Amino acid sequence: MTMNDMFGQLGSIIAGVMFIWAMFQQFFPHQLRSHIEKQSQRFVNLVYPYIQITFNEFTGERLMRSEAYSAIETYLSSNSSMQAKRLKADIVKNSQSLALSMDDHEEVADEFEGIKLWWASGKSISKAQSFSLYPITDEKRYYKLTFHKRHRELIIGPYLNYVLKEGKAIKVKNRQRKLYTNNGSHWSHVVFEHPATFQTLAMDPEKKKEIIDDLITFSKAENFYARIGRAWKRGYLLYGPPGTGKSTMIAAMANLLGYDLYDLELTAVKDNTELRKLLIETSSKSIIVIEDIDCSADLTGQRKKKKEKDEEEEKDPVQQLAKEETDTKTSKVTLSGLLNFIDGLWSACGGERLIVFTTNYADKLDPALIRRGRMDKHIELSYCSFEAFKVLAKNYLHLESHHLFAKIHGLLEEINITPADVAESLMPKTDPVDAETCLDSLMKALEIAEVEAKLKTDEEASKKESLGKQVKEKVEENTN
Ligand SMILES: Nc1ncnc2c1ncn2[C@@H]1O[C@H](COP(=O)(O)OP(=O)(O)OP(=O)(O)O)[C@@H](O)[C@H]1O
Ligand SMILES: [Mg+2]
Repeated sequence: MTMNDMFGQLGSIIAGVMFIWAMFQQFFPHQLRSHIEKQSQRFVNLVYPYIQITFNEFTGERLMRSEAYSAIETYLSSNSSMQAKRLKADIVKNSQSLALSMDDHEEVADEFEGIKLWWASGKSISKAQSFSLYPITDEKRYYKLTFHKRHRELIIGPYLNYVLKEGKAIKVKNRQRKLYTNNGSHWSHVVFEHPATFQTLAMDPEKKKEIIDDLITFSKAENFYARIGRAWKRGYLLYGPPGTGKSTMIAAMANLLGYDLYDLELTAVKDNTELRKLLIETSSKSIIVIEDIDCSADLTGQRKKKKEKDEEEEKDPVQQLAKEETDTKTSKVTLSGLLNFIDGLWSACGGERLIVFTTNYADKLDPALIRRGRMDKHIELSYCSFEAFKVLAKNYLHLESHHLFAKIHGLLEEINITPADVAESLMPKTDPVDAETCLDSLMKALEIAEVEAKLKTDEEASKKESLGKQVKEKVEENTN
């Protein structure tokens, strides 16, 4: 037999075996495969007592990134940066810090109530060429959680809940906060980077602490609000003269809680419908601000009109209703529209929200607007006290005490000056800072404020006098 013959025979034998194998697969593929799979699974279960759960990055539709996946990713990022050897780095949006997450095919261990479990990251590359919207990346990333089957209940319930919640909380803490403003019926946003904090806010320390405690308590009270059956929201009314720190305090609130800010310009809102639309679009963990509520809309006027209407003789109720409807359509945002939003709509949207109104004149506002339940907390920001001054002196000049403080203390008790004016005087004008010059300039400002106040009261007195004279003359004219 020659070499060629031998290869020829071998070839035909191989072809024969392959033919038989193909036939075999053709006719018994199903039974055989499932049988082998079943047996091997049984074997694996016997020697491998662990459970694995896979969390895919994209579930169902490829368009939607799984919320669970991204929460796990965030949760693991703090853990993995300590453990994993290969990490992926990404710049967090505010470009101030790097976010590290574990690279593909890495594993980190975690512990929960003394139980050890493992998270592994992986990716599978699908070979099938489908006509998806995202044909470029056909990698499917996933996280795989492995734990002992003994702990099935604890892990599937409490642990996974904890991971998802923690992940979301970290994400909120790290996110770039935004300042939204409305033009017409749309919100547009910019990055919110106001440096104000409660620490730099000049006001009475006790009052400050009370406000901080109130805010923190609110932000942690999800379960409480759910239990008492109230929407998770709180209203603040900040009132006081211009330049006393109302806007500054709102920025400090946002910084303290890490909330987004929605600065609602009521005069740009066409009507109640538009107002409703805007408010529904606000996200949770946000502060909705309406500045200068007394000037923003003719709310008091609306109320008066309504009262007058009530006094009119009683009409057919249907007609009246129709009339009211056209009234609200032609008018801008009404008081009742605003009240409805505060009371009703919020209950429908989940998540915590603060609403803050500011005004220079609290007594001008309609009592319905500022009653408790709508505006839960009324905070007065007033002229600069000595305590407030000390905060500013410390911030601006690094001064804890100075021989001029006693004199300034006395002056501040007698003269009304806003923190804004004090801050302006304390602004360093030379380099290096000369505290004495700044304090001198503050005392000058106080003197000026005193003279101005005196002029104002004199002016008012003379105005009153002349008005009295005019009335007297009129009365005399009429009696003659
Ligand atoms: N209590 C304060 N603590 C620290 N800085 C303050 C305080 N009040 C005012 N300022 C300073 O004065 C400036 C003006 O303050 P702010 O805009 O907060 O006043 P406002 O009460 O909102 O006034 P308006 O009623 O006119 O809106 C701020 O830039 C801030 O630096
Ligand atoms: Mg302001």
